[in-house]
Amino acid sequence: MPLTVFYGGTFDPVHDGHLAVARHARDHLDASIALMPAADPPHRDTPGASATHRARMLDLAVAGEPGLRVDRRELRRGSRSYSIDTLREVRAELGDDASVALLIGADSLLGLAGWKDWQAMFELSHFVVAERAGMTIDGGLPGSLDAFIDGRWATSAAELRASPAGRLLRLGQPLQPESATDVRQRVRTGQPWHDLVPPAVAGYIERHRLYGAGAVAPASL
Ligand SMILES: Nc1ncnc2c1ncn2[C@@H]1O[C@H](COP(=O)(O)OP(=O)(O)OP(=O)(O)O)[C@@H](O)[C@H]1O
Ligand SMILES: O=C(O)c1ccc[n+]([C@@H]2O[C@H](COP(=O)([O-])O)[C@@H](O)[C@H]2O)c1
Repeated sequence: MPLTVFYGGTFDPVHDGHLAVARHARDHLDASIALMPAADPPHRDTPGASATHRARMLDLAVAGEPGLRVDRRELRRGSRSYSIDTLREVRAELGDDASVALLIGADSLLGLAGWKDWQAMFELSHFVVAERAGMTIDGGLPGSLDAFIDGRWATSAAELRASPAGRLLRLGQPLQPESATDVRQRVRTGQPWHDLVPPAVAGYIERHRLYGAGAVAPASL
């Protein structure tokens, strides 16, 4: 059964860590990966860059990357980007039997029990978890989540393909230290940041002066 994988995020901006995770998932799962920018994250402050800028940076990041594409469905929907709503939409398109997975980082898994209708999401999707430096999931998960996902861990992509939804798989990719918070902060404070994002994304940030790029330093008093 083919596996359809969605990698949702704020991507403010997309960075090399996102790309490395997406490439590893593509190769390891033998599936194409849809990077899906959130319109209006339900759970965090308004992004530093508009949805249009964030999506354009994603377009630049995946250009020439086989098996990676951008899915704008949450931007088109426009309302708050709850993942349960997205998964219901995807199910309506793909049918009950298709194998669907959400790719998330370990920090997202640790907070999953706070997501809207999080338990119902397991009826609609698998989860592929990318571990993240400093955010181990080995030390245990929050109680309600831990009990709920007990027995759902798969050890291969084939196990995900064997059913439409309900399992979790650790991606097991090399850890990627990048975070969008760090990129934004470095741009704002004039520290080196170009090596943390694809070159075309760095050019876009500069051209559009996102995150304070190119801001003229105030004259010293
Ligand atoms: N370096 C990374 N390694 C593994 N997963 C990551 C990494 N960066 C982001 N992710 C995951 O990608 C998804 C989208 O991330 P997001 O767009 O919020 O980037 P971020 O770097 O976490 O941003 P911010 O620092 O603004 O919170 C989330 O599930 C997140 O856990
Ligand atoms: O649906 C929810 O309640 C929900 C709560 C937190 C995060 N999400 C989704 O998880 C993905 C990663 O979120 P973030 O904040 O790490 O960019 C992104 O697609 C969000 O829309 C979804």
